[in-house]
This record gives sequence, structure tokens and C-alpha cells, in this order.
Amino acid sequence: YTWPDTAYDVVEEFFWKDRNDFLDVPPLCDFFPLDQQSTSAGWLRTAYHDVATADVAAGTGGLDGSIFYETGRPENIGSSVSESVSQFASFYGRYISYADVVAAGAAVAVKNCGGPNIPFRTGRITALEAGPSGVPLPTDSLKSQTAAFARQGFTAKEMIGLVACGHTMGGVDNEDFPDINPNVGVASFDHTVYFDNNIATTYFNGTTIDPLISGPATSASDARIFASDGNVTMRSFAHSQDTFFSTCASLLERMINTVPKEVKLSEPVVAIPFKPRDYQLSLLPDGTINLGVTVDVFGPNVISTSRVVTMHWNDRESDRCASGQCSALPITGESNSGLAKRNGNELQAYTFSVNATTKASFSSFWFTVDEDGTGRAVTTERNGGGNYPVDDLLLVVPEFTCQGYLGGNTNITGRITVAIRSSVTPSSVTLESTSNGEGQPIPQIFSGPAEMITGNATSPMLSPSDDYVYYSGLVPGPLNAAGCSTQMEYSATIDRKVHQGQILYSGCTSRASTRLPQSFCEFCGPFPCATT
Ligand code: HEM
Repeated sequence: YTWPDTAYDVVEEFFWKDRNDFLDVPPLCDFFPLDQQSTSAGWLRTAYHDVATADVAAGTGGLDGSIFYETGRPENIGSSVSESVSQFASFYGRYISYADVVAAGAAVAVKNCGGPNIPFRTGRITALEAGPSGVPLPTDSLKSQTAAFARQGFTAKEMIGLVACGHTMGGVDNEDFPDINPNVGVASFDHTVYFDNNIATTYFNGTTIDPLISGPATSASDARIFASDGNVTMRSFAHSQDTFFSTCASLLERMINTVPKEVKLSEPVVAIPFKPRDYQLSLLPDGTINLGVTVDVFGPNVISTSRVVTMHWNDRESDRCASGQCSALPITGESNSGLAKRNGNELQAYTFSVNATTKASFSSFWFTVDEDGTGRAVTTERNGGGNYPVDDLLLVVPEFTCQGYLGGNTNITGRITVAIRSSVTPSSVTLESTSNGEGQPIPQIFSGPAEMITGNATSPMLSPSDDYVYYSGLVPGPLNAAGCSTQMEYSATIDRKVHQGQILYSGCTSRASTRLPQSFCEFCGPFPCATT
């Protein structure tokens, strides 16, 4: 991995580092009493229901997000599916598909309830419409259920495993299946809210409360499935939590990786233990350049009050700062220990903000990490050797960049103003916004040009520095009422090379960049700038 890699960075931060609070959506697993539905159980069930209509022989269906269009079907009855489907809709975007969010949801749900790690790959393509139906029902015969799992790519034995791995969480809601659970509320599958082998131990020791075992015979589907190999699989689970975990990790990974044949999944998304995020290079009103960046230190037990992280940088001439005069300490820090409860990791963040003249500017930065503040254990983070690069041909001008719309014109997402080094002439400058699709969980990308602002002495949009020229434009695209998933991006083509600016997130996501001003943008047009 070499920074920056926008597509990877977005996904890595989403899945591991709680960007946009995805990991915080399901409450801690034991937040709900046993007889209430848990969000985690709903996420796991929803992922299965998306996959359950797969036809692996034909290479169609599987985890393609088609569940989004299928919540009205009797086979998807229940708020656990409909609520999960709409929760997932807040998290997809240009770099992560809705189908990928559903898959991530299953992995996060299992982990949140103490289960095994399920590797998460990306690259799923979201369906444009509903697929065929075919989720197995509790009243189906064993033969038809076995056939359904075979269509999904699982043997009869794997079916036993997959059902037990699912039915260790949550239960049967009286509202959805009053014949199976006649009592108000949710009848749990086992005695714990956690992802554990309690579903199997209670199956053998006579204390099972699984309504798909102890309920009416016609719908005793778990009883039929669990016993279908002479209880061999269930006995191995009851005997060993490790066997249960390793079998479930492998089956659930295969489940979320069941995708249409044209989809090529990525390698598993792994956490980068030290990584910059929310990097932004800006031209300030006083004519200086600001480099703002946060670095995340991530892993088990990383929260430390004695660690000292220092940022160092080189200027445009590259080596003038190499002797170390150009260095700074963080302006703020932030830690997230909530992550530890969910995935065994912690995150400690350090935010830097440093200014330089346009003449000196920046060409790269790196960090030294003094682990206990004593100077005895200092390591250097250099992005694998080449430093973290700075491209100072293209800066953003926060003063004249904002999200919002011109009064009455909801076809404008905002304004972006960029500053381009006067020594170069771009052939084009492009502004983009990504919004949620209407009625479809597909991101829509809109783009438009930015014009050079020649300005005059009376124009407030005049570049404060001779080294930079302003380009500015209104960003097209319907301003999504939800706003949170609206992203703005910009790029400039200079000598046939595309220089990419940073993603400017809207301000309503807590770990997203908040460097985009919401309220100081006269050139956005009349307010309100819709930001939430
Ligand atoms: C023959 C196959 C299956 C049948 C007949 C079946 C049936 C059911 C039924 C009737 C419910 C209650 C839903 C409600 O109250 O609205 C349920 C819940 C659930 N199922 Fe399955 N299921 C099957 C396979 C699976 C698989 C393979 C998984 C995941 C790997 C899974 C995960 C879940 C979860 C987590 C819940 C709890 C949902 C909650 O409490 O919100 N199921 N299942």
C-alpha cells in the first residue's frame, strides 16, 4: 500500500476505522435484552437474504444489493430486513457500492457480537432492479431447502453450518411469524445475544429455546436441518467453540463472496496501522498555503498518552527542510476506544495543520513517532520510503468553497474554487459531485467545468498570491436531502496529466473531513447551505 489511494483509503477507513460511524450503527451486541431484536442480527439476516436468491451455476444473483428492491416480498418479512436495507443506504458512494456495504454489514455484525473475523473484499456491483425470489421458508421441506442451498453453492452439510451460524444471533419476531412465536416480542434462537455455539450446546442438552425447533412441527426447520446429517455437524459445534468459529468464518465469507460471475472481488481490505487521512492542501486568504492532515495510529491497545508524533516536511525545492527545521506537533488529538469493543482494535488520531509561503510551499511530508515520549524508541513513517507526496499545482480555496445551492436551484451541489500554480496552464479543470441515486442504491456522478477567475481589484475572489490563479465553478448535481453521502471532488488536467484534488465531504459525518467550511461562502448564493 502506498498513500494516497483514494478508493482503497475510503474503504479501509469505512470498514476498519469507523469513518462515517458505520461501525457505531449497531449498538454493542449486549445492549439489547435477549428478547429484543438486535441490529447486528438484522444485518446478518439481510445479507443472507440478499445472497439466498443466487444461482451459482448460472453465475447470477448473490450478494448484489438486490435486497434493496425486495423488502416487500413475504420471504423478506420483518423490520430486521427493511431497517437494515435503509441503514445500509447511508453508506454507499462512489468508492463503495451498496452491495459492498451489505457484505461489510454481515462481517461487522458478526464481529460486533464477539464472532470471528470475516475478511471483507470489495468490488461488488449493485443490481439495478430486483432479482428472482427464492429465500427458503421455515415451512419448506428439507428437500426443497437443500435444493435452495445447492443453488446458492452450499452442500447439505454446509447448509447445516450456515443456518447454525446465522441462528446464533437474534430470533423470531411475533409480528412476522405469530404461528411460530405466539408471544409478543422476539423469541431468541439461543440463550445468549452473542455469536457463539450456544445454539449447538442447547440443542443437545435439552435447553434449546430455538422457535424453529420447539415451535410447530410444520415450521421446525432448524430441527430438520440440524438433524439432517445425524447431528454430526451440530455435535462438532457443541463440542468446540473454535470449530464453530472457524467453520462459520469460512462459510460466512463464502456467503458474502457469492457474487454474479462478472464481478471480480478485490483482495481483502486490511487495516493500515499508520495512515494519513483527511489531507487537504489549501490556499488561505493571507496568501499562504495550509497543509492539513490527520494521521491514524490503529491496532490493538494503541491508545497512549505518552506517544509523541511529529510531522516533518520538505518544501518545493525538496531538500531545504531535510535537516529538520520544518517540523510540527499535532494541533489536536482524538481517540476511539469504542472500536476496541467491536473489533479488538483502537484508533488514536493526530491532526496537523501547518502553513508555508507559496514560494516555499511543500513537496512531501513524513512523521517520526516517539512511542513513549522518551526518545528511546523513535520510528519514522515514510510511506514505504518515498515520503507522503504533496502536489502543490492544485490547491483548494476553502474561503470560496462550500456545499449548498443557489436559492431555488436544487440542481447545484455547491461551489468549488481551486488555485492552480501560475507557472502551469491546465487544459481543463473539472468539478464533480457524487449523490445518492433516486430510488436506486447507485451513486450518481455529476461533473462540470471550472472557469479561470481573472478578477479585478474589487472582486473578492481574486487570488491573494501571484503564484496561483483561481478557477471556480458551481458543482452540478441535485443536492441530496440526506446530504451525508454527497461528496465533492475536483481535478485539473495539466500537460495531459490529471491532478486529483481531495474529496470534500459534507459536514454531517463525524469522522469525515470537517475542513470544508459550511457558513463562509458568499459565492455559494443565498443560504441555507443544506449540510445535514
Ligand atoms: C432454511 C434456511 C433458513 C430459514 C428457513 C430461516 C428462517 C428464519 C426465520 C423464520 C427467522 C425469523 C425472522 C423474523 O422474525 O422476522 C429467521 C431469523 C434470522 N435468520 Fe434465518 N433462516 C434460514 C437461514 C439463515 C441463514 C443461512 C442465516 C445467516 C447465515 C440466517 C440468519 C438469521 C438471523 C441472524 C436471524 C435473526 C434476525 C433478527 O433477529 O433480527 N438465517 N430466520
